Amino acid sequence: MSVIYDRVALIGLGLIAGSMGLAMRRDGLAREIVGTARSAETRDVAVELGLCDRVTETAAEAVEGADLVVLAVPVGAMGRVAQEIAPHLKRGAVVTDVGSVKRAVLEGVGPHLPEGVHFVPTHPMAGTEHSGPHAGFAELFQNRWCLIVPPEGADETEIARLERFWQALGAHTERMDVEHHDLVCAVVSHIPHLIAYTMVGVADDLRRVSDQEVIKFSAAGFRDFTRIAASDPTMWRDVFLTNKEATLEILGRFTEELFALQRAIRTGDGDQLFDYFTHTRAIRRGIIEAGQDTEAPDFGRGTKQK
Ligand SMILES: NC(=O)C1=CN([C@@H]2O[C@H](COP(=O)(O)OP(=O)(O)OC[C@H]3O[C@@H](n4cnc5c(N)ncnc54)[C@H](O)[C@@H]3O)[C@@H](O)[C@H]2O)C=CC1
Ligand SMILES: O=C(O)C(=O)Cc1ccc(O)cc1
Repeated sequence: MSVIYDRVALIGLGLIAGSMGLAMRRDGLAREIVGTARSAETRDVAVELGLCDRVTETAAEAVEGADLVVLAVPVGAMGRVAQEIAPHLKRGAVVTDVGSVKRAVLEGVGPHLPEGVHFVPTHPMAGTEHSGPHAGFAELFQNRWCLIVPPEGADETEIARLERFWQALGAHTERMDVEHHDLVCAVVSHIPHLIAYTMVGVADDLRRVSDQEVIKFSAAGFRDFTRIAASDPTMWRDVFLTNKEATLEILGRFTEELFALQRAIRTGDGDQLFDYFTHTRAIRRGIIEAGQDTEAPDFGRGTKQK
């Protein structure tokens, strides 16, 4: 494949940026990849693992002369990083982010960026419960969706170039408006994470997780919950703080359905339970028949970051 951006700056060198760096290097999508992270240890590991060509101590230095700047830090930190890099951005540069929430990023980052810089937020729907520089792998985005959320009036040529870039990383792209993005992600990602966190918490309250009983006898469902509930606390705290409206809306609907099922169990309404489960099974089968079932490639990698 050929070069899409001459110089790419990766701000934050964790799972997502690390995976992007490895895939870019594998396919020659950039002439130079510059990375930065707050800790010297992360920067050293990034160079050792070949996530980027060189590292800088500050984000301001990393973006000097960059054609594409990728903000890959927790959503709550995006605004501060944007403020730091703004005076150092090259005219005509594209700034993107990979945050899990988009309204908060548009509002937190957009106002800091100078005239002549293009801002096109994106969100790869791919990840694992691991974080930090060791967690990245080049295949992460293969056959996964990447949502493109351009602000009104964004430059069409630059949106298309960024789409081509994500496609070169292996992803399918789809454009979405910001409110729709935050609502869809609340349904398919944010609330499922909250449910997993809660379920593991409940099991732990029963004092069975800690003595390994639940893990030992658990079937795949609970194991999946424990995997998801091992996700990075900083990242997920920021997701819920910044996607408050959509997550509360979906949580409200979720609890209503849950109460209906609770009532069906209490009253012994087998028909209601059977019909509900038949309906949800059809949804799953529909997803598989449409070829939209994309299992994450490998959850066994990487290390947790403090
Ligand atoms: N982990 C996942 O499954 C996915 C994460 N995302 C989004 O991608 C972004 C990055 O996530 P990951 O790569 O998973 O995280 P990570 O924890 O693996 O890496 C984050 C990086 O940001 C740095 N960082 C943390 N706080 C910072 C701050 N206040 N200022 C500057 N740097 C800071 C960390 O040191 C690290 O280098 C997040 O916004 C997240 O919502 C998007 C899709 C999937
Ligand atoms: O690990 C999982 O199951 C995920 O759901 C990964 C994920 C986490 C956060 C995102 O914003 C997108 C994808």
